[in-house]
Amino acid sequence: MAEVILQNISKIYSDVDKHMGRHKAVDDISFTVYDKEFMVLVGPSGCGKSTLLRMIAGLEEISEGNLLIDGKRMNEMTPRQRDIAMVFQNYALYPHMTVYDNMAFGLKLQNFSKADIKSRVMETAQLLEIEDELYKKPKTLSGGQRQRVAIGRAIIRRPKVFLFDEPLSNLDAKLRSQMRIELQRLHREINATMIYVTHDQTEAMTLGHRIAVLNKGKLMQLDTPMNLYEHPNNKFVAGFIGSPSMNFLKGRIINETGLYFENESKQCRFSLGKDLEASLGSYVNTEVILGIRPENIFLKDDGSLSDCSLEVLAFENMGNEQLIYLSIGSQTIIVRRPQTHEIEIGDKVALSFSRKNMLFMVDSTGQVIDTTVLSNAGSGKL
Ligand SMILES: Nc1ncnc2c1ncn2[C@@H]1O[C@H](COP(=O)(O)OP(=O)(O)OP(=O)(O)O)[C@@H](O)[C@H]1O
Repeated sequence: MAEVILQNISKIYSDVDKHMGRHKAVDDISFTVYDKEFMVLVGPSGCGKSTLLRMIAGLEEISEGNLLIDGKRMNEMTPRQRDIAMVFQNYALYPHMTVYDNMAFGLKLQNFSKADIKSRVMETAQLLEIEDELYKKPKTLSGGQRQRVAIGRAIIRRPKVFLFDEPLSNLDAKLRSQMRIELQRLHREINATMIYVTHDQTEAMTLGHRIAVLNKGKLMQLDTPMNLYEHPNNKFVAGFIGSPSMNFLKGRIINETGLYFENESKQCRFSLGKDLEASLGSYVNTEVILGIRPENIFLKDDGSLSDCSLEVLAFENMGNEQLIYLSIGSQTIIVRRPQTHEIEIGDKVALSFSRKNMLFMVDSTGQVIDTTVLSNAGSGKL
């Protein structure tokens, strides 16, 4: 059992900049990491994710709030008393020791017998597929192998909780995706509670059972990867999760024998249909932002009347799919669709939008307007 509970945790740096005064690097964050869960903390540089992880580890003092592990308050406990292991971005291996000794080091300090140490090192090396590297020094290993040793050194102690601080960011793209798969396997095999920090949303989406999205020290949303993608609560999460990012079109809801969305430059105007009318009715003439994912915009090839006609600025052919960049007012929107060869820069293309996956946000706050009530009622689920 290892459940980690954060209750109103804050970190206040008071002496950073005399002009700024007190600076809240982590601001009133509460959530529970369940036993055996893989929780990812994600957010842009400076959002406070490493500070939060270091407070859980006991490497940074908690300014406000409580940290509980298995129901016990940990705020004043040392890292060792917390029974936590942490894996860092820069591996933090001892350069003068072999891989074997790096992994054995913590166990020696805990007075494990030689035989026990050997069997644990062998078992861990096998799990991480580094049996052939045991008698080498870290500097002769590749980045991926070094990170495996660092992970090995953490898991060999069999702690209650594992913390990872951007462990893959020094690796090249191919190795990173390979290590992601291995971390998933490792988690299944050792079945421990893991908390993993990254700024990379793809890494977050592929690894996390649940993901906590942070921005400017605050928790923006905590949810499963698919819920974050399909039902973001606010503009920050909508824009942060997904690659390429969600398109945002500024505009207004207008009422002319039914509700329409019209973008700022009046190049796109389309009916919102019955499903969206009830929930958006009270936002007529309010500035809103339409959020729509690149895969939910379609090029109309059948010559039928279009919601919107725009000029192609650029395109990228990826082999299996194509990203098309279109200019709308001073903005660019991206369409993602299966690869074709018919597009030219400067072409005018007619678009249609899938109403089902649209998000509407209040421009002034970035809050997503709940449009699910009516569509649920419509499909008889309510
Ligand atoms: N020791 C410190 N003293 C003062 N301010 C700090 C200290 N450590 C971090 N900060 C500030 O706290 C904020 C959060 O930093 P933190 O390192 O947790 O962000 P992060 O999300 O992990 O960023 P990155 O991905 O760049 O590592 C930043 O504004 C940073 O400048």
